[in-house]
Amino acid sequence: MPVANARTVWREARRSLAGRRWQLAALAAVLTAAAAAGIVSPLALGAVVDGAKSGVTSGDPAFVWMLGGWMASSILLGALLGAVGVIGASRLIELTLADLRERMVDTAFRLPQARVERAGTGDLISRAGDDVAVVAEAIPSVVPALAGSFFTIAVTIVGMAVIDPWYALVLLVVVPVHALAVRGYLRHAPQVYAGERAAMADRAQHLLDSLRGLESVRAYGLAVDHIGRIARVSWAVAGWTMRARAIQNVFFARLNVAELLGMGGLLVVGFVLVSNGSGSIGGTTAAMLLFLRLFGPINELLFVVDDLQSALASLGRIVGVITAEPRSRPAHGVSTAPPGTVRLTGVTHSYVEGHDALRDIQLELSPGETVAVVGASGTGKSTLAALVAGVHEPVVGSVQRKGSLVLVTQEVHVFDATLRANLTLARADASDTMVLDALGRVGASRLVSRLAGGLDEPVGSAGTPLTPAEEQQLALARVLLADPELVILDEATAEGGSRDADRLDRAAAEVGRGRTVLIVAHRLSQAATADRVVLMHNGRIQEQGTHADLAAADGAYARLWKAWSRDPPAVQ
Ligand SMILES: Nc1ncnc2c1ncn2[C@@H]1O[C@H](COP(=O)(O)OP(=O)(O)OP(=O)(O)O)[C@@H](O)[C@H]1O
Repeated sequence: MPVANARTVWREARRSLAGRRWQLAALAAVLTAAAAAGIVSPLALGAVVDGAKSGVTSGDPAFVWMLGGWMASSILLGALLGAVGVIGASRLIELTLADLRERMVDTAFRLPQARVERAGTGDLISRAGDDVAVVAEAIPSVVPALAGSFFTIAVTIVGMAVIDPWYALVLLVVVPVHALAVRGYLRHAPQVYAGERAAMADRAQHLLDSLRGLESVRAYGLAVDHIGRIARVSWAVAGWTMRARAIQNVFFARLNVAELLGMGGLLVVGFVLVSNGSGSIGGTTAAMLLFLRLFGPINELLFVVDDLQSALASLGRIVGVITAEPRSRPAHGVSTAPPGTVRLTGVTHSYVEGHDALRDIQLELSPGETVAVVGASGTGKSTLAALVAGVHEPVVGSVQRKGSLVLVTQEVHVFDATLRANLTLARADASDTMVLDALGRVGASRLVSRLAGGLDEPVGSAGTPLTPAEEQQLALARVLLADPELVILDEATAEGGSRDADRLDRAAAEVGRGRTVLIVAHRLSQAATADRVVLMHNGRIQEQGTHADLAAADGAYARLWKAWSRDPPAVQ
Protein backbone atom coordinates (compact mmCIF):
# COMPACT_ATOMS: atom_id res chain seq x y z
CA MET A 1 0.00 0.00 0.00
CA PRO A 2 1.58 3.33 -0.99
CA VAL A 3 2.55 6.14 1.40
CA ALA A 4 1.79 9.64 0.05
CA ASN A 5 4.49 12.32 0.10
CA ALA A 6 4.00 15.75 1.72
CA ARG A 7 2.93 17.34 -1.56
CA THR A 8 0.21 14.76 -2.14
CA VAL A 9 -0.99 15.06 1.47
CA TRP A 10 -1.19 18.84 1.03
CA ARG A 11 -3.04 18.47 -2.29
CA GLU A 12 -5.59 16.05 -0.83
CA ALA A 13 -6.04 18.21 2.30
CA ARG A 14 -6.70 21.22 0.06
CA ARG A 15 -9.23 19.18 -1.89
CA SER A 16 -10.98 18.33 1.39
CA LEU A 17 -10.83 22.02 2.41
CA ALA A 18 -12.31 23.20 -0.88
CA GLY A 19 -15.51 25.13 -0.30
CA ARG A 20 -14.37 26.38 3.10
CA ARG A 21 -12.29 29.34 1.87
CA TRP A 22 -14.41 31.95 3.66
CA GLN A 23 -14.10 30.07 6.94
CA LEU A 24 -10.33 30.04 6.45
CA ALA A 25 -10.20 33.80 5.77
CA ALA A 26 -12.38 34.58 8.82
CA LEU A 27 -10.17 32.33 10.94
CA ALA A 28 -7.01 34.14 9.80
CA ALA A 29 -8.59 37.51 10.66
CA VAL A 30 -9.64 36.36 14.15
CA LEU A 31 -6.22 34.86 14.92
CA THR A 32 -4.36 37.98 13.69
CA ALA A 33 -6.57 40.17 15.91
CA ALA A 34 -5.92 37.82 18.88
CA ALA A 35 -2.16 38.03 18.30
CA ALA A 36 -2.32 41.84 17.94
CA ALA A 37 -4.19 42.09 21.25
CA GLY A 38 -1.32 40.14 22.83
CA ILE A 39 1.35 42.75 22.12
CA VAL A 40 -0.56 45.57 23.86
CA SER A 41 0.59 44.53 27.39
CA PRO A 42 4.38 44.46 26.73
CA LEU A 43 4.15 47.83 24.95
CA ALA A 44 2.08 49.30 27.84
CA LEU A 45 4.56 47.97 30.43
CA GLY A 46 7.40 49.57 28.46
CA ALA A 47 5.47 52.86 28.61
CA VAL A 48 5.04 52.43 32.40
CA VAL A 49 8.82 51.96 32.81
CA ASP A 50 9.56 55.05 30.73
CA GLY A 51 6.82 56.94 32.61
CA ALA A 52 8.32 55.95 35.98
CA LYS A 53 11.76 57.09 34.82
CA SER A 54 10.50 60.46 33.62
CA GLY A 55 8.23 60.90 36.64
CA VAL A 56 4.96 60.96 34.61
CA THR A 57 3.51 58.02 36.54
CA SER A 58 3.93 59.58 39.99
CA GLY A 59 2.48 62.92 38.81
CA ASP A 60 -0.35 61.47 36.76
CA PRO A 61 -1.97 58.30 38.22
CA ALA A 62 -4.67 58.46 35.51
CA PHE A 63 -1.96 57.63 32.96
CA VAL A 64 -1.13 54.40 34.83
CA TRP A 65 -4.80 53.56 35.21
CA MET A 66 -5.34 54.09 31.51
CA LEU A 67 -2.43 51.74 30.63
CA GLY A 68 -3.77 49.21 33.14
CA GLY A 69 -7.18 49.42 31.44
CA TRP A 70 -5.62 48.87 28.04
CA MET A 71 -3.72 45.86 29.33
CA ALA A 72 -6.72 44.28 31.05
CA SER A 73 -9.04 44.74 28.07
CA SER A 74 -6.42 43.55 25.56
CA ILE A 75 -5.79 40.41 27.64
CA LEU A 76 -9.51 39.67 27.83
CA LEU A 77 -10.04 40.38 24.13
CA GLY A 78 -6.96 38.33 23.17
CA ALA A 79 -8.16 35.37 25.25
CA LEU A 80 -11.64 35.56 23.75
CA LEU A 81 -10.46 35.87 20.16
CA GLY A 82 -7.79 33.17 20.74
CA ALA A 83 -10.42 30.77 22.06
CA VAL A 84 -12.73 31.49 19.12
CA GLY A 85 -9.79 31.01 16.72
CA VAL A 86 -8.65 27.72 18.24
CA ILE A 87 -12.18 26.32 18.33
CA GLY A 88 -12.74 27.41 14.71
CA ALA A 89 -9.41 25.95 13.58
CA SER A 90 -10.01 22.66 15.42
CA ARG A 91 -13.43 22.38 13.85
CA LEU A 92 -12.08 23.08 10.39
CA ILE A 93 -9.24 20.57 10.76
CA GLU A 94 -11.52 17.91 12.27
CA LEU A 95 -13.91 18.33 9.32
CA THR A 96 -11.03 18.05 6.87
CA LEU A 97 -9.75 14.94 8.61
CA ALA A 98 -13.21 13.40 8.71
CA ASP A 99 -13.42 13.96 4.97
CA LEU A 100 -9.99 12.36 4.42
CA ARG A 101 -10.95 9.38 6.58
CA GLU A 102 -14.21 8.89 4.70
CA ARG A 103 -12.37 9.04 1.39
CA MET A 104 -9.84 6.50 2.70
CA VAL A 105 -12.55 4.04 3.72
CA ASP A 106 -14.34 4.62 0.42
CA THR A 107 -11.20 3.84 -1.59
CA ALA A 108 -10.30 0.89 0.66
CA PHE A 109 -13.66 -0.71 -0.12
CA ARG A 110 -13.03 -0.28 -3.85
CA LEU A 111 -9.51 -1.70 -3.85
CA PRO A 112 -9.05 -5.05 -5.58
CA GLN A 113 -9.11 -7.79 -2.97
CA ALA A 114 -5.86 -9.26 -4.24
CA ARG A 115 -4.11 -5.95 -3.63
CA VAL A 116 -5.38 -5.70 -0.05
CA GLU A 117 -4.29 -9.30 0.55
CA ARG A 118 -0.85 -8.60 -0.93
CA ALA A 119 -0.37 -5.56 1.31
CA GLY A 120 -1.64 -7.53 4.32
CA THR A 121 -4.95 -6.69 5.96
CA GLY A 122 -2.92 -5.66 9.05
CA ASP A 123 -1.52 -2.75 7.05
CA LEU A 124 -4.99 -1.46 6.19
CA ILE A 125 -6.25 -2.03 9.74
CA SER A 126 -3.22 -0.20 11.13
CA ARG A 127 -3.84 2.75 8.79
CA ALA A 128 -7.52 2.92 9.65
CA GLY A 129 -6.80 2.38 13.38
CA ASP A 130 -3.29 3.38 14.59
CA ASP A 131 -2.73 6.15 12.06
CA VAL A 132 -6.15 7.72 12.47
CA ALA A 133 -5.58 7.58 16.27
CA VAL A 134 -2.16 9.26 15.94
CA VAL A 135 -3.66 12.11 13.89
CA ALA A 136 -6.64 12.47 16.25
CA GLU A 137 -4.32 12.56 19.28
CA ALA A 138 -2.09 15.18 17.69
CA ILE A 139 -4.92 17.61 16.93
CA PRO A 140 -5.47 19.00 20.48
CA SER A 141 -1.79 19.99 20.78
CA VAL A 142 -0.98 20.81 17.16
CA VAL A 143 -3.97 22.96 16.27
CA PRO A 144 -3.73 25.61 19.04
CA ALA A 145 0.05 25.80 18.59
CA LEU A 146 -0.13 26.17 14.84
CA ALA A 147 -3.06 28.55 14.91
CA GLY A 148 -1.58 30.79 17.64
CA SER A 149 2.15 30.66 16.92
CA PHE A 150 2.22 31.69 13.31
CA PHE A 151 0.21 34.87 13.87
CA THR A 152 1.85 35.67 17.23
CA ILE A 153 5.34 35.42 15.76
CA ALA A 154 4.44 37.56 12.75
CA VAL A 155 2.68 40.26 14.79
CA THR A 156 5.46 40.32 17.42
CA ILE A 157 8.17 40.87 14.81
CA VAL A 158 6.14 43.84 13.54
CA GLY A 159 5.68 45.11 17.13
CA MET A 160 9.43 44.90 17.83
CA ALA A 161 10.25 46.69 14.59
CA VAL A 162 7.91 49.50 15.71
CA ILE A 163 9.90 49.93 18.98
CA ASP A 164 13.24 49.78 17.17
CA PRO A 165 14.19 47.87 14.01
CA TRP A 166 17.37 46.65 15.75
CA TYR A 167 15.31 44.49 18.12
CA ALA A 168 13.46 42.97 15.19
CA LEU A 169 16.86 42.33 13.59
CA VAL A 170 17.98 40.31 16.65
CA LEU A 171 14.83 38.25 16.28
CA LEU A 172 15.51 37.74 12.60
CA VAL A 173 19.07 36.60 13.46
CA VAL A 174 17.73 34.04 15.94
CA VAL A 175 15.17 32.72 13.48
CA PRO A 176 17.83 31.00 11.28
CA VAL A 177 19.20 29.22 14.38
CA HIS A 178 15.72 27.92 15.08
CA ALA A 179 15.31 27.11 11.41
CA LEU A 180 18.58 25.12 11.37
CA ALA A 181 17.46 23.16 14.43
CA VAL A 182 14.14 22.40 12.75
CA ARG A 183 15.83 21.50 9.45
CA GLY A 184 18.21 19.08 11.14
CA TYR A 185 15.28 17.55 12.92
CA LEU A 186 13.09 17.30 9.86
CA ARG A 187 15.91 15.69 7.90
CA HIS A 188 15.89 12.61 10.12
CA ALA A 189 12.57 12.60 11.95
CA PRO A 190 10.18 11.73 9.08
CA GLN A 191 12.01 8.54 8.15
CA VAL A 192 12.21 7.54 11.80
CA TYR A 193 8.52 8.21 12.34
CA ALA A 194 7.62 6.41 9.13
CA GLY A 195 9.80 3.50 10.28
CA GLU A 196 8.06 3.53 13.65
CA ARG A 197 4.63 3.46 11.95
CA ALA A 198 5.68 0.66 9.58
CA ALA A 199 7.07 -1.35 12.52
CA MET A 200 3.74 -0.84 14.32
CA ALA A 201 1.88 -2.08 11.23
CA ASP A 202 4.17 -5.11 11.07
CA ARG A 203 3.48 -5.83 14.74
CA ALA A 204 -0.29 -5.50 14.12
CA GLN A 205 0.00 -7.93 11.17
CA HIS A 206 1.92 -10.53 13.23
CA LEU A 207 -0.49 -10.23 16.15
CA LEU A 208 -3.44 -10.57 13.80
CA ASP A 209 -1.93 -13.61 12.07
CA SER A 210 -1.26 -15.36 15.37
CA LEU A 211 -4.68 -14.54 16.80
CA ARG A 212 -6.52 -15.57 13.64
CA GLY A 213 -4.69 -18.86 13.51
CA LEU A 214 -4.80 -19.40 17.28
CA GLU A 215 -6.21 -22.89 16.99
CA SER A 216 -3.55 -24.00 14.51
CA VAL A 217 -0.85 -22.35 16.62
CA ARG A 218 -2.01 -24.36 19.63
CA ALA A 219 -2.59 -27.56 17.68
CA TYR A 220 0.92 -27.59 16.18
CA GLY A 221 2.64 -26.32 19.34
CA LEU A 222 3.80 -23.16 17.58
CA ALA A 223 3.17 -20.85 20.54
CA VAL A 224 6.86 -20.35 21.43
CA ASP A 225 7.75 -19.67 17.82
CA HIS A 226 4.92 -17.13 17.44
CA ILE A 227 5.69 -15.44 20.77
CA GLY A 228 9.31 -15.16 19.62
CA ARG A 229 8.22 -13.59 16.34
CA ILE A 230 5.92 -11.12 18.10
CA ALA A 231 8.71 -10.27 20.57
CA ARG A 232 11.05 -9.60 17.63
CA VAL A 233 8.65 -7.24 15.88
CA SER A 234 7.79 -5.57 19.21
CA TRP A 235 11.50 -4.94 19.81
CA ALA A 236 11.71 -3.44 16.35
CA VAL A 237 8.97 -0.97 17.40
CA ALA A 238 10.88 -0.24 20.64
CA GLY A 239 14.09 0.34 18.63
CA TRP A 240 12.40 2.84 16.33
CA THR A 241 10.75 4.60 19.27
CA MET A 242 14.14 4.99 21.01
CA ARG A 243 15.67 6.44 17.86
CA ALA A 244 12.77 8.90 17.65
CA ARG A 245 13.31 10.02 21.27
CA ALA A 246 17.07 10.49 20.70
CA ILE A 247 16.39 12.75 17.70
CA GLN A 248 13.93 14.76 19.80
CA ASN A 249 16.46 15.30 22.61
CA VAL A 250 19.08 16.67 20.22
CA PHE A 251 16.44 18.93 18.72
CA PHE A 252 15.38 20.38 22.09
CA ALA A 253 19.00 21.02 23.09
CA ARG A 254 19.46 23.09 19.91
CA LEU A 255 16.32 25.06 20.68
CA ASN A 256 17.71 25.99 24.11
CA VAL A 257 20.84 27.35 22.43
CA ALA A 258 18.65 29.45 20.11
CA GLU A 259 16.78 30.93 23.07
CA LEU A 260 20.01 31.74 24.88
CA LEU A 261 21.36 33.51 21.82
CA GLY A 262 18.16 35.51 21.34
CA MET A 263 17.93 36.70 24.93
CA GLY A 264 21.64 37.57 25.04
CA GLY A 265 21.41 39.43 21.71
CA LEU A 266 18.47 41.56 22.87
CA LEU A 267 20.22 42.50 26.12
CA VAL A 268 23.33 43.58 24.22
CA VAL A 269 21.31 45.59 21.66
CA GLY A 270 19.22 47.18 24.45
CA PHE A 271 22.38 48.05 26.38
CA VAL A 272 23.94 49.69 23.31
CA LEU A 273 20.77 51.59 22.35
CA VAL A 274 20.17 52.94 25.87
CA SER A 275 23.89 53.78 26.26
CA ASN A 276 24.02 55.83 23.07
CA GLY A 277 20.67 57.44 23.85
CA SER A 278 18.83 56.19 20.78
CA GLY A 279 16.63 53.85 22.84
CA SER A 280 14.79 53.98 26.13
CA ILE A 281 14.79 51.55 29.04
CA GLY A 282 11.04 51.25 28.52
CA GLY A 283 11.59 50.31 24.86
CA THR A 284 14.16 47.67 25.87
CA THR A 285 11.78 46.36 28.53
CA ALA A 286 8.97 46.12 25.99
CA ALA A 287 11.27 44.35 23.49
CA MET A 288 12.45 41.88 26.17
CA LEU A 289 8.87 41.20 27.25
CA LEU A 290 7.80 40.67 23.64
CA PHE A 291 10.69 38.27 23.14
CA LEU A 292 9.89 36.41 26.38
CA ARG A 293 6.29 36.23 25.25
CA LEU A 294 7.48 34.56 22.08
CA PHE A 295 9.14 31.67 23.93
CA GLY A 296 5.75 30.18 24.60
CA PRO A 297 4.41 30.13 21.01
CA ILE A 298 7.80 29.32 19.39
CA ASN A 299 8.49 26.47 21.76
CA GLU A 300 4.93 25.28 21.50
CA LEU A 301 5.26 25.31 17.73
CA LEU A 302 8.59 23.51 17.82
CA PHE A 303 7.39 21.05 20.43
CA VAL A 304 4.46 20.16 18.24
CA VAL A 305 6.71 19.84 15.18
CA ASP A 306 7.25 16.48 16.78
CA ASP A 307 3.55 15.64 16.96
CA LEU A 308 3.10 17.31 13.59
CA GLN A 309 5.74 15.06 12.00
CA SER A 310 4.20 12.04 13.57
CA ALA A 311 0.74 13.13 12.39
CA LEU A 312 2.08 13.88 8.90
CA ALA A 313 3.65 10.41 8.69
CA SER A 314 0.26 8.96 9.58
CA LEU A 315 -1.54 11.32 7.21
CA GLY A 316 0.81 10.14 4.45
CA ARG A 317 -0.32 6.58 5.11
CA ILE A 318 -4.01 7.58 5.20
CA VAL A 319 -3.73 9.64 2.00
CA GLY A 320 -1.69 6.79 0.49
CA VAL A 321 -4.82 4.65 0.56
CA ILE A 322 -6.90 7.49 -0.92
CA THR A 323 -4.53 7.82 -3.86
CA ALA A 324 -4.14 4.06 -4.34
CA GLU A 325 -5.48 2.97 -7.70
CA PRO A 326 -9.02 1.73 -7.11
CA ARG A 327 -10.42 -1.12 -9.11
CA SER A 328 -10.83 -0.15 -12.72
CA ARG A 329 -14.46 0.04 -13.66
CA PRO A 330 -15.14 -2.45 -16.41
CA ALA A 331 -17.47 -0.34 -18.50
CA HIS A 332 -16.06 -0.40 -22.00
CA GLY A 333 -17.59 -2.54 -24.65
CA VAL A 334 -20.95 -3.10 -23.00
CA SER A 335 -21.84 0.55 -22.47
CA THR A 336 -24.55 0.32 -25.11
CA ALA A 337 -25.76 -3.10 -23.91
CA PRO A 338 -28.89 -3.25 -21.72
CA PRO A 339 -28.39 -3.42 -17.91
CA GLY A 340 -27.82 -6.93 -16.67
CA THR A 341 -25.45 -7.86 -19.50
CA VAL A 342 -22.18 -9.62 -18.60
CA ARG A 343 -19.41 -10.45 -21.05
CA LEU A 344 -16.21 -12.37 -20.34
CA THR A 345 -13.70 -12.30 -23.19
CA GLY A 346 -10.60 -14.54 -23.21
CA VAL A 347 -10.47 -14.57 -19.41
CA THR A 348 -7.57 -16.34 -17.74
CA HIS A 349 -6.93 -16.02 -14.04
CA SER A 350 -4.37 -17.44 -11.66
CA TYR A 351 -3.73 -16.95 -7.96
CA VAL A 352 -0.32 -18.60 -8.13
CA GLU A 353 1.99 -18.15 -11.11
CA GLY A 354 2.00 -21.15 -13.40
CA HIS A 355 -1.29 -22.52 -12.10
CA ASP A 356 -4.35 -21.19 -13.94
CA ALA A 357 -7.57 -21.34 -11.93
CA LEU A 358 -9.45 -20.25 -15.08
CA ARG A 359 -8.32 -20.54 -18.69
CA ASP A 360 -9.59 -18.71 -21.76
CA ILE A 361 -13.20 -18.25 -20.67
CA GLN A 362 -15.71 -16.83 -23.18
CA LEU A 363 -19.10 -16.31 -21.62
CA GLU A 364 -22.00 -13.94 -22.12
CA LEU A 365 -25.04 -13.50 -19.89
CA SER A 366 -28.10 -11.72 -21.26
CA PRO A 367 -30.40 -9.57 -19.13
CA GLY A 368 -32.84 -11.71 -17.13
CA GLU A 369 -31.01 -14.96 -17.88
CA THR A 370 -30.18 -17.49 -15.13
CA VAL A 371 -26.92 -19.34 -15.71
CA ALA A 372 -25.90 -22.17 -13.40
CA VAL A 373 -22.21 -23.03 -13.11
CA VAL A 374 -21.53 -26.62 -12.13
CA GLY A 375 -18.45 -28.80 -11.92
CA ALA A 376 -16.22 -30.72 -9.54
CA SER A 377 -14.52 -29.06 -6.60
CA GLY A 378 -11.58 -26.83 -7.56
CA THR A 379 -12.57 -26.44 -11.21
CA GLY A 380 -12.85 -22.64 -10.93
CA LYS A 381 -16.57 -22.00 -10.28
CA SER A 382 -16.00 -19.60 -7.38
CA THR A 383 -13.17 -17.90 -9.24
CA LEU A 384 -15.52 -17.31 -12.19
CA ALA A 385 -18.15 -15.85 -9.83
CA ALA A 386 -15.54 -13.66 -8.10
CA LEU A 387 -14.30 -12.31 -11.44
CA VAL A 388 -17.82 -11.48 -12.62
CA ALA A 389 -18.46 -9.80 -9.25
CA GLY A 390 -15.27 -7.77 -9.65
CA VAL A 391 -13.67 -9.21 -6.49
CA HIS A 392 -10.63 -10.10 -8.59
CA GLU A 393 -9.37 -8.61 -11.84
CA PRO A 394 -8.54 -11.17 -14.53
CA VAL A 395 -4.85 -11.66 -15.29
CA VAL A 396 -5.67 -11.89 -19.01
CA GLY A 397 -8.84 -10.88 -20.88
CA SER A 398 -11.68 -8.66 -19.80
CA VAL A 399 -14.81 -8.87 -17.70
CA GLN A 400 -17.49 -6.40 -18.67
CA ARG A 401 -20.69 -5.79 -16.79
CA LYS A 402 -23.56 -3.41 -17.21
CA GLY A 403 -25.75 -2.46 -14.27
CA SER A 404 -25.64 -2.85 -10.52
CA LEU A 405 -24.75 -6.17 -8.94
CA VAL A 406 -24.85 -7.99 -5.62
CA LEU A 407 -22.72 -11.00 -4.74
CA VAL A 408 -24.07 -13.43 -2.16
CA THR A 409 -21.64 -16.02 -0.85
CA GLN A 410 -21.90 -18.76 1.70
CA GLU A 411 -20.30 -16.51 4.30
CA VAL A 412 -23.07 -14.11 5.29
CA HIS A 413 -22.01 -11.39 7.67
CA VAL A 414 -24.61 -10.59 10.28
CA PHE A 415 -23.75 -7.24 11.86
CA ASP A 416 -24.13 -6.56 15.58
CA ALA A 417 -27.28 -4.54 15.09
CA THR A 418 -31.05 -4.98 14.93
CA LEU A 419 -32.60 -7.26 12.34
CA ARG A 420 -33.98 -4.14 10.64
CA ALA A 421 -30.53 -2.48 10.46
CA ASN A 422 -29.11 -5.71 9.01
CA LEU A 423 -31.61 -5.44 6.17
CA THR A 424 -31.77 -1.70 5.58
CA LEU A 425 -28.02 -1.61 5.03
CA ALA A 426 -28.94 -2.80 1.55
CA ARG A 427 -31.33 0.11 1.14
CA ALA A 428 -31.28 2.90 3.71
CA ASP A 429 -34.72 4.30 2.89
CA ALA A 430 -36.57 0.95 3.03
CA SER A 431 -39.79 1.13 5.06
CA ASP A 432 -40.80 -1.62 7.52
CA THR A 433 -43.38 -2.77 4.97
CA MET A 434 -40.67 -3.21 2.34
CA VAL A 435 -38.41 -5.03 4.81
CA LEU A 436 -41.20 -7.39 5.90
CA ASP A 437 -42.20 -7.95 2.28
CA ALA A 438 -38.61 -8.89 1.38
CA LEU A 439 -38.42 -11.31 4.31
CA GLY A 440 -41.76 -12.79 3.28
CA ARG A 441 -40.63 -13.32 -0.30
CA VAL A 442 -37.56 -15.29 0.83
CA GLY A 443 -39.75 -17.39 3.18
CA ALA A 444 -38.46 -15.78 6.37
CA SER A 445 -41.71 -14.35 7.79
CA ARG A 446 -41.40 -16.80 10.64
CA LEU A 447 -38.06 -15.31 11.60
CA VAL A 448 -39.71 -12.03 12.60
CA SER A 449 -42.28 -13.77 14.78
CA ARG A 450 -39.57 -16.02 16.32
CA LEU A 451 -37.59 -13.03 17.52
CA ALA A 452 -39.12 -11.40 20.62
CA GLY A 453 -38.28 -7.90 19.43
CA GLY A 454 -39.30 -8.54 15.81
CA LEU A 455 -37.42 -6.21 13.50
CA ASP A 456 -35.98 -4.42 16.57
CA GLU A 457 -34.33 -7.60 17.89
CA PRO A 458 -30.53 -7.31 18.11
CA VAL A 459 -28.89 -10.07 16.07
CA GLY A 460 -25.24 -10.85 15.23
CA SER A 461 -22.58 -12.18 17.59
CA ALA A 462 -23.78 -10.07 20.55
CA GLY A 463 -27.50 -10.53 19.83
CA THR A 464 -29.85 -13.42 19.14
CA PRO A 465 -28.04 -15.97 16.97
CA LEU A 466 -29.55 -16.85 13.58
CA THR A 467 -29.45 -20.32 12.06
CA PRO A 468 -27.32 -20.76 8.91
CA ALA A 469 -30.53 -20.99 6.84
CA GLU A 470 -31.86 -17.77 8.39
CA GLU A 471 -28.56 -16.04 7.62
CA GLN A 472 -28.93 -17.08 3.99
CA GLN A 473 -32.51 -15.78 3.95
CA LEU A 474 -31.25 -12.51 5.41
CA ALA A 475 -28.67 -12.25 2.61
CA LEU A 476 -31.30 -13.00 -0.04
CA ALA A 477 -33.74 -10.47 1.48
CA ARG A 478 -30.95 -7.88 1.31
CA VAL A 479 -30.68 -8.58 -2.43
CA LEU A 480 -34.41 -7.92 -2.88
CA LEU A 481 -34.05 -4.60 -1.05
CA ALA A 482 -30.94 -3.60 -2.98
CA ASP A 483 -32.76 -4.49 -6.18
CA PRO A 484 -29.70 -4.97 -8.44
CA GLU A 485 -29.80 -5.89 -12.11
CA LEU A 486 -27.32 -8.73 -11.63
CA VAL A 487 -27.10 -11.28 -8.80
CA ILE A 488 -24.26 -13.70 -8.26
CA LEU A 489 -25.04 -16.54 -5.90
CA ASP A 490 -21.89 -18.45 -4.98
CA GLU A 491 -23.09 -21.56 -3.19
CA ALA A 492 -25.43 -19.15 -1.48
CA THR A 493 -27.97 -21.77 -0.60
CA ALA A 494 -25.49 -24.50 0.26
CA GLU A 495 -25.71 -24.03 4.02
CA GLY A 496 -29.34 -24.96 4.21
CA GLY A 497 -29.10 -28.67 4.87
CA SER A 498 -31.64 -30.98 3.30
CA ARG A 499 -34.64 -29.73 5.32
CA ASP A 500 -34.12 -26.10 4.33
CA ALA A 501 -32.59 -26.72 0.91
CA ASP A 502 -35.88 -26.55 -1.05
CA ARG A 503 -37.01 -23.45 0.82
CA LEU A 504 -33.71 -21.70 0.09
CA ASP A 505 -33.82 -22.80 -3.56
CA ARG A 506 -37.28 -21.25 -3.87
CA ALA A 507 -36.01 -18.07 -2.17
CA ALA A 508 -33.04 -17.92 -4.57
CA ALA A 509 -35.42 -18.34 -7.52
CA GLU A 510 -37.61 -15.53 -6.17
CA VAL A 511 -34.58 -13.26 -5.76
CA GLY A 512 -33.47 -13.98 -9.32
CA ARG A 513 -36.81 -13.12 -10.90
CA GLY A 514 -36.40 -10.32 -13.44
CA ARG A 515 -32.61 -10.18 -12.96
CA THR A 516 -29.56 -11.71 -14.55
CA VAL A 517 -28.39 -14.52 -12.26
CA LEU A 518 -25.09 -16.37 -12.15
CA ILE A 519 -25.44 -19.21 -9.69
CA VAL A 520 -22.64 -21.51 -8.58
CA ALA A 521 -24.93 -24.49 -8.21
CA HIS A 522 -24.45 -26.78 -5.27
CA ARG A 523 -27.27 -29.13 -6.22
CA LEU A 524 -27.97 -30.19 -9.79
CA SER A 525 -31.65 -29.49 -9.15
CA GLN A 526 -30.63 -25.79 -9.24
CA ALA A 527 -28.99 -26.35 -12.62
CA ALA A 528 -32.09 -28.10 -13.92
CA THR A 529 -34.22 -25.01 -13.38
CA ALA A 530 -31.67 -22.56 -14.83
CA ASP A 531 -31.94 -21.15 -18.38
CA ARG A 532 -28.44 -22.34 -19.17
CA VAL A 533 -25.89 -24.65 -17.58
CA VAL A 534 -22.12 -24.12 -17.75
CA LEU A 535 -20.06 -27.17 -16.83
CA MET A 536 -16.52 -26.37 -15.69
CA HIS A 537 -13.55 -28.73 -15.87
CA ASN A 538 -9.97 -27.82 -14.93
CA GLY A 539 -10.57 -24.08 -15.22
CA ARG A 540 -12.23 -24.32 -18.64
CA ILE A 541 -15.82 -24.43 -19.83
CA GLN A 542 -16.30 -28.04 -20.83
CA GLU A 543 -19.94 -27.91 -21.92
CA GLN A 544 -22.71 -25.35 -21.95
CA GLY A 545 -26.34 -25.33 -23.04
CA THR A 546 -29.81 -25.83 -21.63
CA HIS A 547 -30.24 -28.52 -19.04
CA ALA A 548 -32.53 -30.46 -21.35
CA ASP A 549 -30.04 -30.44 -24.24
CA LEU A 550 -27.03 -31.29 -22.10
CA ALA A 551 -28.87 -34.01 -20.19
CA ALA A 552 -30.05 -35.55 -23.46
CA ALA A 553 -26.58 -35.49 -25.04
CA ASP A 554 -23.98 -38.10 -24.30
CA GLY A 555 -21.55 -35.81 -22.49
CA ALA A 556 -20.02 -35.16 -19.09
CA TYR A 557 -23.08 -33.25 -17.84
CA ALA A 558 -25.42 -36.06 -18.88
CA ARG A 559 -23.29 -38.54 -16.87
CA LEU A 560 -23.35 -36.21 -13.85
CA TRP A 561 -27.08 -35.74 -14.16
CA LYS A 562 -27.71 -39.47 -14.42
CA ALA A 563 -25.59 -40.14 -11.34
CA TRP A 564 -27.30 -37.34 -9.44
CA SER A 565 -30.81 -38.45 -10.48
CA ARG A 566 -30.08 -41.96 -9.20
CA ASP A 567 -28.78 -40.62 -5.91
CA PRO A 568 -30.00 -37.02 -5.52
CA PRO A 569 -28.28 -35.98 -2.25
CA ALA A 570 -24.85 -36.82 -3.68
CA VAL A 571 -23.91 -33.60 -5.38
CA GLN A 572 -21.27 -33.42 -8.10
N1 LIG B 1 -7.31 -17.40 -2.85
C1 LIG B 1 -6.74 -18.39 -3.52
N2 LIG B 1 -5.39 -18.52 -3.53
C2 LIG B 1 -4.80 -19.51 -4.22
N3 LIG B 1 -5.45 -20.43 -4.94
C3 LIG B 1 -6.79 -20.38 -4.96
C4 LIG B 1 -7.51 -19.35 -4.26
N4 LIG B 1 -8.83 -19.56 -4.46
C5 LIG B 1 -8.93 -20.64 -5.26
N5 LIG B 1 -7.72 -21.13 -5.55
C6 LIG B 1 -7.42 -22.28 -6.44
O1 LIG B 1 -8.01 -22.00 -7.68
C7 LIG B 1 -8.61 -23.18 -8.21
C8 LIG B 1 -10.10 -22.92 -8.45
O2 LIG B 1 -10.73 -22.71 -7.20
P1 LIG B 1 -12.26 -22.34 -7.05
O3 LIG B 1 -12.52 -22.08 -5.60
O4 LIG B 1 -12.60 -21.29 -8.03
O5 LIG B 1 -12.96 -23.70 -7.49
P2 LIG B 1 -14.46 -24.18 -7.22
O6 LIG B 1 -14.85 -24.91 -8.44
O7 LIG B 1 -15.30 -23.03 -6.79
O8 LIG B 1 -14.27 -25.16 -6.01
P3 LIG B 1 -15.30 -25.49 -4.82
O9 LIG B 1 -16.51 -26.11 -5.43
O10 LIG B 1 -14.55 -26.44 -3.95
O11 LIG B 1 -15.58 -24.18 -4.15
C9 LIG B 1 -8.35 -24.28 -7.21
O12 LIG B 1 -7.19 -24.98 -7.64
C10 LIG B 1 -8.07 -23.55 -5.93
O13 LIG B 1 -7.19 -24.30 -5.12
